[in-house]
Amino acid sequence: MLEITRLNVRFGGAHVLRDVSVAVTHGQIHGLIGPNGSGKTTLLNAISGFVDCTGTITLDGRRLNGLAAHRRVGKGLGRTFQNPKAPDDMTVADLLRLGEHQTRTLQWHTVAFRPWKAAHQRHMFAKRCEQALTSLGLSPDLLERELGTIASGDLKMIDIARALMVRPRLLVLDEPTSGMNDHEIELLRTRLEWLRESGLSVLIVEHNVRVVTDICDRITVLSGGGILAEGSPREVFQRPDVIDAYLGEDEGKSPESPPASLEDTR
Ligand SMILES: Nc1ncnc2c1ncn2[C@@H]1O[C@H](COP(=O)(O)OP(=O)(O)OP(=O)(O)O)[C@@H](O)[C@H]1O
Repeated sequence: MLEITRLNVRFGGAHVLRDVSVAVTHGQIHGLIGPNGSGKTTLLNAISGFVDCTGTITLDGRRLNGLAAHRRVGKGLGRTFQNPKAPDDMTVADLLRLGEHQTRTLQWHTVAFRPWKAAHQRHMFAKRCEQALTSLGLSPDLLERELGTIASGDLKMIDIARALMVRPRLLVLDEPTSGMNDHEIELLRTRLEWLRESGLSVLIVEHNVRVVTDICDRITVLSGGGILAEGSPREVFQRPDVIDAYLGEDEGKSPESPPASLEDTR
């Protein structure tokens, strides 16, 4: 479904991604892991259209290269951010409307001259908001709450709901579990599995190795801007060079509990 071929990204003299090729299969959860600074977020930014790159990126056979970020959303790409930021006084409904705005907009002339149609569209929007929230185990009661009053774990889930509002074919998640407690991580895990069952494909950057090994069908490991390994979680975490790449990280920035999780995969 997503095919990335020989992708390169340079920031001035820094060659941050080198000949990276990744294929995400339809209906699978594909993990993207690697030490800090290995280029994971840069790869997501290249896919989403936020940084320039060379190489090719196709989604369902359609080339994304050269398209602006919002046009890629229209092609079926939903994306969340590592640290989502929005004004504290914005409501959850406003945020979800922002997501949907990329693919559907209520036109002024509809409001002015066809108010019954505008009312129907508002009703459908409210239903889609409820669906997006409940599909992630969140209450529709959150819709009128201001973002500043919501806990960080729920905010990450609401950002995923925003991405779901465009009805993506591929959902791209950047470290969704950071800021979540164990209960929220477990909820996210089951909800992502449920979304996969319903046909959604997911590309997930994640530091929590237990989450990655539990939910991912395939994993790509980045190191120093290049691909170090690719395969099933079991295959990848049995490789000594992958274990070295993780255990060689700076203290305090290493992925959560890698040694225990690595043992689980053997
Ligand atoms: N806009 C930029 N200009 C210059 N260098 C950048 C830019 N963005 C990222 N980099 C560099 O590119 C490299 C990869 O960064 P990136 O954020 O993609 O890594 P990452 O694997 O996502 O790291 P982390 O796990 O810490 O989020 C790093 O060395 C970073 O300093």
